[in-house]
Amino acid sequence: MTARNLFLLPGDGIGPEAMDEVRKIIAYMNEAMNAGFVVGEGLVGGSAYDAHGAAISEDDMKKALAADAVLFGAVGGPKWDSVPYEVRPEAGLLRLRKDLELFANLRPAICYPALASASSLKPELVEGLDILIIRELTGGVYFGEPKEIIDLGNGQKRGIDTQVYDTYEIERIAGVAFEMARTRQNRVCSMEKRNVMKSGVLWNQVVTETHKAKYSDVQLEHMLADAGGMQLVRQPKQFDVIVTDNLFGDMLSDVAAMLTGSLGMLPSASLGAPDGKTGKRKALYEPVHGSAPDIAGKGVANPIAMIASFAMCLRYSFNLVKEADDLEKAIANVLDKGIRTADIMAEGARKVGTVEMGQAILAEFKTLSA
Ligand SMILES: NC(=O)C1=CN([C@@H]2O[C@H](COP(=O)(O)OP(=O)(O)OC[C@H]3O[C@@H](n4cnc5c(N)ncnc54)[C@H](O)[C@@H]3O)[C@@H](O)[C@H]2O)C=CC1
Ligand SMILES: CC(C)CC(=O)C(=O)O
Ligand SMILES: [Mg+2]
Repeated sequence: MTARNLFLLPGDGIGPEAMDEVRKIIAYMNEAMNAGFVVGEGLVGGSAYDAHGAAISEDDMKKALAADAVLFGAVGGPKWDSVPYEVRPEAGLLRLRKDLELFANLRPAICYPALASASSLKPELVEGLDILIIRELTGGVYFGEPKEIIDLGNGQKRGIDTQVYDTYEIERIAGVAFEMARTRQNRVCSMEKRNVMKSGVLWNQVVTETHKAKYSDVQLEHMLADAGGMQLVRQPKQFDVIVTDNLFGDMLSDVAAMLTGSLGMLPSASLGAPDGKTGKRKALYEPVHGSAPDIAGKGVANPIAMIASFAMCLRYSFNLVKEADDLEKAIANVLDKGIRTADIMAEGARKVGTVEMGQAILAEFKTLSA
């Protein structure tokens, strides 16, 4: 069997704690299922800055580019608040996304039945929630130039970020959204702010044209992104697939995370375009949450977003669909049994730490896959 090359970048804060629980699942799959994962590991974020003075080394970038899939924990934290902007921890993640051309970020927000009461919304609003946010990841204001602070010479400074989108960037992310919708409820809601942004006008036009040209079987709706945020907390189940830009997608997916009970629940997959010859796509899998400095090192972080990101990796990078389904089912079963980390704790449930939650999911996964 050909090797499956995984490159692990645990990062900072709770990243390494959550990644340790995935490592155990990988080890089990290699031993018991002969999965053939070959695991490399590198540094990213603040830990890479401390070691090399850069948010990711050239050597680790090469390894990430060569891997079948990258598993990423989280980066950042107050320790690195005053490092130069170019080498801040988050720059490592942005470089990975850009250099691997991971333009499509899939952020599913699923409310597990057992967690309906852990959401900040009423249980009936989130029970059965299953939405997929598709965030454009390599364009927009996170990457547009100019991006600088200039001195105006009169005691004032000007901070500039530039929102830029070209037709091809909108076309390809819209294509991903329509394709994904066809495997679900066949509905896409595109969000932008065409009422105030030129890039929003173009986004709206290109999504509409792409729909007309190739995907007219899919139901398409347009919504202004601010109203979209409001609708996400008013009536989240109205959505199936949401497609939006880099900044709005970042914000709306954090909002969607809370519908599911906690930011510690939301996984994501960042995918590139399929290679013309092999059909393989570059991919990075990471939780939606950050390094959570407030709880790092305490052993209380919820590892589910990281483990569910690995489930997405099994599905999208290795086509191990049964294994991905089993791992997701294992998470659901553990939650059904009332096992909870602090962020999703409920009355009558059993409170556990990161390691126990990881162990419980692995035990369930072993039973399901036996
Ligand atoms: N992909 C990444 O690596 C990201 C990194 N960041 C960085 O992380 C650092 C902290 O940012 P914050 O705004 O505090 O966002 P955060 O996502 O790290 O934390 C927000 C809140 O959610 C909680 N939380 C997050 N993940 C959790 C988990 N798995 N289990 C239990 N609770 C969890 C935290 O304890 C905190 O109260 C910053 O340096 C930021 O730039 C932020 C978002 C994404
Ligand atoms: C570069 C990241 C820290 C931005 C972010 O919050 C995210 O991608 O979710
Ligand atoms: Mg974010």
